[in-house]
Amino acid sequence: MPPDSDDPVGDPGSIKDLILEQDEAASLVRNRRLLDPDEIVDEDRIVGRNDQLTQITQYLRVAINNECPPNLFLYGPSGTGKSLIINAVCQNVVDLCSTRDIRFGVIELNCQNVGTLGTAVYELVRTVADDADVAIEIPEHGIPTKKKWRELYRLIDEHYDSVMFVLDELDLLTGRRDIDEPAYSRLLYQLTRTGSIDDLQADVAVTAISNDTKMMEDVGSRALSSFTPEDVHFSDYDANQLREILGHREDAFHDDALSEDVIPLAAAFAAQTHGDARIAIDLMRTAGTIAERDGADQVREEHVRIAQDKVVKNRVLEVTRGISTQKKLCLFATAAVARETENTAAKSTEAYRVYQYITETLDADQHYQETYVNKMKELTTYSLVKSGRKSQGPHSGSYLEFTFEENPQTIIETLREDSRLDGVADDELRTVVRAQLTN
Ligand SMILES: Nc1ncnc2c1ncn2[C@@H]1O[C@H](COP(=O)(O)OP(=O)(O)OP(=O)(O)O)[C@@H](O)[C@H]1O
Repeated sequence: MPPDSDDPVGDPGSIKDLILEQDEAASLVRNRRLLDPDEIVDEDRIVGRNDQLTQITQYLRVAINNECPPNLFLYGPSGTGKSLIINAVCQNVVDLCSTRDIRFGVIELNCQNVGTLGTAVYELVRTVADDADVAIEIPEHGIPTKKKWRELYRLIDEHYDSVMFVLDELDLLTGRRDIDEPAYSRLLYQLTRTGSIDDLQADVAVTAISNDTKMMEDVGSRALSSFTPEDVHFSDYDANQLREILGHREDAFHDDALSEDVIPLAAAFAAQTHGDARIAIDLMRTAGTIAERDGADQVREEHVRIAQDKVVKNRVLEVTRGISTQKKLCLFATAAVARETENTAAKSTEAYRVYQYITETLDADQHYQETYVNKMKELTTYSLVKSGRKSQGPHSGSYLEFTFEENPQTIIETLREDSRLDGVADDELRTVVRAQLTN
């Protein structure tokens, strides 16, 4: 931009110059797609999951000899490579099968926002029809689910010898509340009993994927007897594995654009909290954006630290935006106690007393301790805080404790963006908490 121009818009070249100048300055990142945590990367960038890769290829390999693979249950926390690994293996099996004239299909469904069983079956119909590039012969709405199943079987039989259904986030397909058995259990039952259905000739296998290790406990006995999967466990990544994953995306940046401490630090931050590859990649991406915005010639440790703070704040904001005021107050009180302890843990009795102080100060509704505990337990689903019972010693029973997985100070700062909490002064809050802890 011309430095002496008062009105950049008045000069036709100036905004273009500004854009080009900024583009030149922002030249640390070479391939932004590699820093998108949802990008499906090539298999030479998949590292640190050899055991799971070997196990899954062993199970699926039989498909290339036109045999039906077993059902699988892939479970473990978010961002540990479940979807990535199964997709990579399935893609290779499909490719090998097609060179042998075996019609092996992989039908994927993410169950997150699907809702009911009827919708899930229709989505499967839609995916099969897309994959086979044919038209669907039934309407989406206004017909019984039975007819959707029939259409699914028709399409499968016409286009495949065998099919693997990959049902991601399956535990989220809970279905209608008035039906006791969850929709995912009914879906599993129906898909895995297809071997005994007369009007379906193709072989069918199912891979269920879930973050919830207890999901199988809620699968009904009918589905359990027909599903019986091979389990594959995905644990959190440690810092070394995350370092390896990030190292295989280093070329997202130009040569020499990353200082050498960036990857180890981003890996260490992500390993400390969740062991989630998505978080580690996002951290590296955000650090790059911050460095570019600062006009730095390299991404450095300080950019990762700022990024870490920002990533955590965004996550907390995302969670806290959608929760009720009462839940915010419970979380605020508990975080205020945890920030004064060495292990970022708060005893529920102490945190409840601080909750009482906060609600009194703000003249807000005050619930009983049991309700406070229930609200905190509900909040444990967001991976900000965990609950657990601790023993007081051999003769003193146990107590409930909430441990924070993110820095409690960051949670407090983020919650304070809600102006309703302005009435609680921070120094007074700290004094009240310390008095509780001394008691
Ligand atoms: N072993 C790995 N090597 C390279 N990248 C990985 C690896 N594991 C995960 N990632 C990256 O992290 C992203 C998230 O992984 P993925 O979707 O497989 O996690 P997930 O376990 O299925 O999590 P969720 O339960 O949240 O769906 C992937 O898109 C990929 O970019």
